[in-house]
Amino acid sequence: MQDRAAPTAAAPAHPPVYRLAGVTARHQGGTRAHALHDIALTVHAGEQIALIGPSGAGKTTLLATLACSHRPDTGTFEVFGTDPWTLNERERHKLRGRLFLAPQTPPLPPRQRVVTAVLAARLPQWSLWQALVSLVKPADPESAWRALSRFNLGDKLYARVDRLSGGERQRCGLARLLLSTGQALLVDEPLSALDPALSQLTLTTLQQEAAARNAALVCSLHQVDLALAYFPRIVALKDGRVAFDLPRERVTQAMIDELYLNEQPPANTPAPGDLPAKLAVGACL
Ligand SMILES: Nc1ncnc2c1ncn2[C@@H]1O[C@H](COP(=O)(O)OP(=O)(O)OP(=O)(O)O)[C@@H](O)[C@H]1O
Repeated sequence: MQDRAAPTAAAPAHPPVYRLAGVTARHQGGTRAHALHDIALTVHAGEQIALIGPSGAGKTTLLATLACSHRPDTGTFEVFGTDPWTLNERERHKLRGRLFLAPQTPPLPPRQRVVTAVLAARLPQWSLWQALVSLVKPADPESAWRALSRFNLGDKLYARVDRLSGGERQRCGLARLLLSTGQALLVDEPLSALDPALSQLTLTTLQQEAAARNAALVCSLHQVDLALAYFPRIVALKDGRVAFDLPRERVTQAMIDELYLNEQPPANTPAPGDLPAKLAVGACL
């Protein structure tokens, strides 16, 4: 049975940023029937939520669903009080302008300068002409520099994206978030390529930005200790279901142990030389 966060005392005047009830979702060609099962989740403006759970639990699928880039199969799904999948493409595009998804590996064009890649976050606000001109002469390099500096990356403003390290590229993707107008900030494993000091800087910057614009922040993390240290609300997924949704004070070590149970490598992990015969070259032809 799912354990839910206690409802807040006063009913909010505005519709929640997200309201999900009984949401299921699957991937075409996926090995599981559903990547998400019976998800119930309500997220209000200004809430900051860490999404935790073992690999394959459904965190990325849930974030893609919240970003309206993955369509649920069934259930109730509302963003700012509207079901995005009842809107036409143009209206849905407009709604997506109020959301920002920072994927784990940001899709940055490798030959582009960092300044151009970061300013691309402004594309939804620009005319086609402004966008084309900015490709040649960046429209607002100061804003890009300020955003990069908040992730300790100001000196890379004119570097080429393909000359960045993995962690620098990841922070470059997050700098885009600062230039977006998102009211829901969806961030997928932002720390996977960062050292401990940069991890803390990154979480602090994301949280300050979300608080400054009273945006909802939903951030998936594999670092459970940081999730508990930084986020007031913890949503745990396992096998595509909400295992618990609680204020961090109510999350116990036993719950965390249960969440990650069976995630140890199996005792009979094959040795590197023990390839089964059917893996021999040519077996798939
Ligand atoms: N594009 C895809 N096609 C088919 N199946 C997919 C696809 N993406 C994810 N899945 C499956 O959906 C399930 C949930 O995957 P998802 O990436 O959402 O998990 P996750 O919790 O983000 O994992 P991780 O922590 O490893 O990033 C998994 O069983 C995965 O194999």
